[in-house]
Amino acid sequence: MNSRMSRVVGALAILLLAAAPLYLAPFTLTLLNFIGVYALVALGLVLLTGIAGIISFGQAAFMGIGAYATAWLTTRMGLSPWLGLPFALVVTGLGAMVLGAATLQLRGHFLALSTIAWGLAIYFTFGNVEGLGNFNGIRDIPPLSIGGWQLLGSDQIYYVIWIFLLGAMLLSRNLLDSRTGRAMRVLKGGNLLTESLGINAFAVRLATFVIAALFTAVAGWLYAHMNRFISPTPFDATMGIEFLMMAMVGGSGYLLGAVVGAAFITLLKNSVQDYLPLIAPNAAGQLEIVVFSALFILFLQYAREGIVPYVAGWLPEGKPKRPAESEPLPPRDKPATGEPLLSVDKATRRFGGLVAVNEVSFDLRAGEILGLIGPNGAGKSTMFNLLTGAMPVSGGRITFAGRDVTRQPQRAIARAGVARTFQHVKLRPRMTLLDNVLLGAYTRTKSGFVTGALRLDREEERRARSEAMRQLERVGLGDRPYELAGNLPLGTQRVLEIARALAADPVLLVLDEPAAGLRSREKQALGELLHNLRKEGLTILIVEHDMEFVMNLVDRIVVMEFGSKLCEGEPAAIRADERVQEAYLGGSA
Ligand SMILES: Nc1ncnc2c1ncn2[C@@H]1O[C@H](COP(=O)(O)OP(=O)(O)OP(=O)(O)O)[C@@H](O)[C@H]1O
Repeated sequence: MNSRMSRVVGALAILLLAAAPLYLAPFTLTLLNFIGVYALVALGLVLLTGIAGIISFGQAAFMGIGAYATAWLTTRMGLSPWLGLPFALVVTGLGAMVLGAATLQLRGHFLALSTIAWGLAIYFTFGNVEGLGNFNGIRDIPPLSIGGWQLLGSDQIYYVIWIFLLGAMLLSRNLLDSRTGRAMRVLKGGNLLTESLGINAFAVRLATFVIAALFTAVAGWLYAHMNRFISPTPFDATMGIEFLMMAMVGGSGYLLGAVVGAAFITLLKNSVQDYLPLIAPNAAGQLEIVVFSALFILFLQYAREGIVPYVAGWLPEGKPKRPAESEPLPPRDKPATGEPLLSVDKATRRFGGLVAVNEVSFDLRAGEILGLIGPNGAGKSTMFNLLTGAMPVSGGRITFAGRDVTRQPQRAIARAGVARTFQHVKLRPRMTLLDNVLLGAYTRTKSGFVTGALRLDREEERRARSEAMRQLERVGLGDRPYELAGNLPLGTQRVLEIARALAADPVLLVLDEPAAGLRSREKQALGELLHNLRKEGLTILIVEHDMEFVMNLVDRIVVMEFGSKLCEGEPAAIRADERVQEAYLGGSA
């Protein structure tokens, strides 16, 4: 859909929603209220699971914290439900920070398991605290009221629920289209990629976790004042699983998926509860879970991405406008040509008994192109990891631009101006070429979560986009900024990685085996690109297995063998060196 058409459809949907109390029965409105509340939780999960790749079964527990916080404040302390909202947000936000700090270092299924553990722990805590009414819960929660007018009917709180939901969707949409949103989206590509872009992966994971919990807290607050009675049951593990199902069924990578998923599951649950007794009159309660599970398995088999992308696939695609030309981002300070830039002094790396890099030393000056070559297993990649901070040295010292960076984390080295590419290309395949390149400009821009969500970042964003466009053009990909990176052939993906690195305006560009796996024509195109960059005076360190590929490109070559430096010199001298011929050319090359 083009943006005009989607605006018309959006406006129509909002109009239909706004008029819903006029044409829907109270029961249907109550269902819509539940859908709205659940969609808020699912929206948090879209950000957390669909975007950032963190699976959580524990969102129901966060919803419970929000609900209990406001219920306690309004019934025990007698304060206004409107004060219950900030209170619910603070309590849930703090809870999420503590839990996130304790668990987000875990990976994959360990992290998912931990969410089940704390979800259960919170549920049982609700049931065992006397001040929270134990398993009987808290009743007589006051309704929301506006200037003495109590929002008692389902048609009144309806507006509050849907305004909060639409507001949360708008903030999320803005956020995803911002610098921090891109940082959230890159998390799925793994820590190595994320940190190489100068992004603090843990901080972004934690922030996403807290944002998801805050949306959930709002849902809990709405739920408490809508239902006016809460007990631990609606916040148990089953509900945690249902929320995850909502996000996945709707389409966990899409904001609209939260609403569609919440609607689908709520309506389905409702009709299953209505019709199941007719089919199985003697069945004990909760048989709908069995139906649900069966449907979920079918869904996982046939429409894993969810309903929204499935439907969107049938609609015509829109053509976004090319980013407008804008003032460039401020350039980095770079040392003058010929000044010492990188100094590796007796760098060593051991893996148990194996010395992968053994006291290797070399220097690199600004404006120079250095090739680091050697046969398989010589230690090139390990050396590369040491100087980009992807791996700590076991000994020795690395200095970059006059700073000792020996034990600095990868993101600090990236922020200092070292941009890298990967031997096994690391792009975000479902992001556009433009967004992938924008990731490279992360260290040159500043806007954070709040400025992004409130759209206060537009000026910086315009400049960053224009910069990313320039880099795409520089590498010859300027004609298709909105294509998905995953659609490109390997050779072009490598070129795109280089564009991403260039968007960082690097002081040093480090290329890890850029020619690996390329066909000869792709290799030729890459060679031309690198020659052009060389002419522009870029400082490049290139780690490469293919000796012929680097020979015409570099000023100097360092040859490694068995983890040690074998020799160093200009390409012609290296080519003539007998030791190199023996170790490399005559060997495995
Ligand atoms: N994480 C690791 N754990 C244990 N050993 C490792 C690790 N990484 C590398 N090694 C070992 O260190 C040695 C050097 O490997 P490295 O990958 O740095 O060589 P390379 O020159 O890049 O080789 P290639 O051209 O095949 O990529 C090899 O013997 C390798 O098996």
